[in-house]
Amino acid sequence: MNDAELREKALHLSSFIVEAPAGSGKTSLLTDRYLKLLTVVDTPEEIVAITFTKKAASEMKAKIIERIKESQSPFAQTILKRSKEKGWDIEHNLSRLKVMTIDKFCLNVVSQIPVLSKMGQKPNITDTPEKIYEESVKQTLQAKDSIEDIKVVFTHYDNEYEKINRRLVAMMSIRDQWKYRCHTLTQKATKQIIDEGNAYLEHLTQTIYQKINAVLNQDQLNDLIEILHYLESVNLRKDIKLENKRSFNFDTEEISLWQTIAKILFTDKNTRRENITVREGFKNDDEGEVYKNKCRNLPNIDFLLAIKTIPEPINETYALKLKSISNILLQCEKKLRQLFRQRNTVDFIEIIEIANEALGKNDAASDLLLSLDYKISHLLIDEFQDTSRSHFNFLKKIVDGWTPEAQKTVFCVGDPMQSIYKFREADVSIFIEAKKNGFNTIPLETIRLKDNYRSSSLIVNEINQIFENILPKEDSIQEGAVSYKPFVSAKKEYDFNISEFKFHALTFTENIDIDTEEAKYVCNLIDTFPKNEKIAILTRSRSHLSELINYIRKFKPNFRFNAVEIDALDKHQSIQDILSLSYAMLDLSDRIHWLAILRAPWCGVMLNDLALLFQNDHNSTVWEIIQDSNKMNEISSDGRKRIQRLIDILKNAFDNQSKTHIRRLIESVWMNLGGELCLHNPNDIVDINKFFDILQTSSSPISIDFELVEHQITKTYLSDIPSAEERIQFFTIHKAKGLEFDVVIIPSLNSTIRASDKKMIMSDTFSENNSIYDVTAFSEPDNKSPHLYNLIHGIEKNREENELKRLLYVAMTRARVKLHLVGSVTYKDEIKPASSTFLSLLWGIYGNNFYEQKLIENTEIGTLNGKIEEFVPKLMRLKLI
Ligand SMILES: Nc1ncnc2c1ncn2[C@@H]1O[C@H](COP(=O)(O)OP(=O)(O)OP(=O)(O)O)[C@@H](O)[C@H]1O
Repeated sequence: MNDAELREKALHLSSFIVEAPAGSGKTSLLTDRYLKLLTVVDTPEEIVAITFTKKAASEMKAKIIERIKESQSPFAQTILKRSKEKGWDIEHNLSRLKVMTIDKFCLNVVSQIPVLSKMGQKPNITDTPEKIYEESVKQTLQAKDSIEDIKVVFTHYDNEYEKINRRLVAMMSIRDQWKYRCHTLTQKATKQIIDEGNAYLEHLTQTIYQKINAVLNQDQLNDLIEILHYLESVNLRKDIKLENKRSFNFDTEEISLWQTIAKILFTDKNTRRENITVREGFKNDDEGEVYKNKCRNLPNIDFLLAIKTIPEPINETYALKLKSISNILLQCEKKLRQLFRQRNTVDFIEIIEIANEALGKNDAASDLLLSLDYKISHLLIDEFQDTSRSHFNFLKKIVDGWTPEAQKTVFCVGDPMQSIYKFREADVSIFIEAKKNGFNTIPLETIRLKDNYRSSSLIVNEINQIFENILPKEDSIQEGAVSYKPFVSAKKEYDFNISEFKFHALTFTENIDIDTEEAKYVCNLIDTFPKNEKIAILTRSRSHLSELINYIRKFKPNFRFNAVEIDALDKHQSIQDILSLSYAMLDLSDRIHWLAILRAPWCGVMLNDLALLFQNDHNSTVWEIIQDSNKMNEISSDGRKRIQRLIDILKNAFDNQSKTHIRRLIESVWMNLGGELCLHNPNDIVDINKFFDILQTSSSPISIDFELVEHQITKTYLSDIPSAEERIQFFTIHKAKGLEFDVVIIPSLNSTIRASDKKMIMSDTFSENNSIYDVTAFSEPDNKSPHLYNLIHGIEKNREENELKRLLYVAMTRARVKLHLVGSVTYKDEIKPASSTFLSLLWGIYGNNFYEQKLIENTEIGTLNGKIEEFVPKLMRLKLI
């Protein structure tokens, strides 16, 4: 079947999983399916569509309504007729369209089953729960309940309180990863932990041994044995004890011998050793040369490096420590739940947790679901590749008891090649698993699409060529690897003259500010595109974009741009001003913040007046001074009017202080002062409201926890709603998911991201004899010998590397007509990319380009008139009426 026929088939009333590449119209397919279902259900609420973001949900709802109102659209007439017959009034009742994020859906379920969920009323969801995490850890460490386990943890981590505290707090944000594992661990017999841990090591070792046997023939194995006998005989290294060994046994006892072989053949940097010397145990004579040559002649056996990471077998001490650490983590988690309940606030992990528990309590979860306000018959899930295990479990419970015969359907849509949310627990193997095993009791028929309607054929071809090289050849659940499936351009209208694909290789001499130079280069590149083309600049992290944005702000003031969720709220001057207002209203003696509010645009007192009022009086409060008529007579009449207006508004607020919640009080003062009129951009009100919400959740009716507010505003990002008018848009790749642009530029290819802090524990799963085992390891204070933790960490890093490839795929597939990649390196003895960067992935294809280019020494800084330090922002103040 071709794609058009498959899309038609996907509208049939049965369950499907659609696997389709970027730009293949998954969103429109989902909308079509939703519309089709509306023609058969009794109530619109029977259909629940899960989207990945709130934005996607609102766009899909708008699309559905638009399509219903289009009289020509295929299902419109039937739906409108049905809506009339059944009294849905669908056109005016958007809330009946159950299109929402998974978090919202969980919250809906939880709030409808309050008794089971133990949450009395609809809880507040917080995006910034860090302070509550900190509190839970602090209370756990101060409590006496688990003193013995606390001692074990402190002894293990050399009593470094700060470090332990920080790691425990960090673990709270990923507790869905470990909670059940830790619970099981504390219940398990010590012997079982030891046995499973060692079975895991055995399993990994055997995998390496199998590879050795597949690559080395008997002669080469014999050569290795001979080399070892030679090294034992000359006795320059002490770690070889062969005892007449004539062949390899490939067992656990042999691990240390293979580790020695790896040390001989590879350097500490894990490259194959070219210069074999006495240090490796070889004499500098003819005989030694023979054995050195035998080493050099061995084929590529890089996989042997993995043996270096196999640690000593797990013992009882290890297992007991693991239990203690698990117990402390569970205690923190328990405390956290108590705090959430006390504050009627939850984070997103808690919501799904409560929902899963509530549904799990009832053997027949479907009975419970029947008691919900609405009965669900059709579940549609977008971006299914980024579903987490806990979300999947929850959704499986929702469809519990469904049978295909009951005309209830599940429809999953996604692209495993775009799975990029591992850090939020997305697990791409769920997609692979669902294709094979279905969705709980519902079998899913796979539909695979391949047409791309977004990008020009030039771009599609380039992407195919690159990713066939970069992405793995085979899927591997264990390695978090997704193989590449090429797509086909269905877009014919862009010919090769309009469309562009270019890799820009920039090689700089040393001592050049490479970030500034690259920013300059990108600005010049932007200037080459026609003014009607919309440009998106995409990078891995916010910090990579900030460099470029700062450069544009300083040197290219004529560029109009949007930067989506790049800066935090604390960077917004209007928010800083409201913060000052809040401090000032709660503390009349807080001189700094009082002066700040007098200078804020909604008050706007000039510096001369401030100097006259305050420079000679350091004892009275600002509030006292501005009410002193003698002092006030000294300043300009403009200043007097402005301050009098402020006094009137504040006095009125202070009179009402006891009757109004503090958030409302400050908000109304800000509004009365004309705060909204002073915003540069009317869209800023969205962020101002975010700030007031933070103020509300961080305050009691009469006081504010300013430490919490200041923390939250550094963690909450400015929305900077993408405005269609701005030609240039900046996004992190994660935020650009699902979007498309005429021109895409991906700069900073060689920029690294900050390595995340070590997790306190990490786990891996492995299967043997049809059983699945979990193995958990705790981080070690030292990094010397091979540890189980390092081993799991290495496997995890490999999965992250696979995800990095997919992230690049997401970025490149956003382009419609033009795609430009920009990478910069410094020439220092040699040219090479930083590890774990986009450039390192592309090096095999484009590495040579960096040598072919002329070295860039320095370029003139463009359009700046004067130095950055001399830049003074314009004073903005409300006009007095
Ligand atoms: N059946 C179709 N025929 C022609 N164009 C289509 C069709 N479906 C979608 N499109 C267009 O193709 C482009 C990509 O569609 P859409 O964003 O839905 O793809 P997607 O599969 O969700 O992509 P991604 O996974 O990359 O976000 C859009 O411009 C859309 O208007």
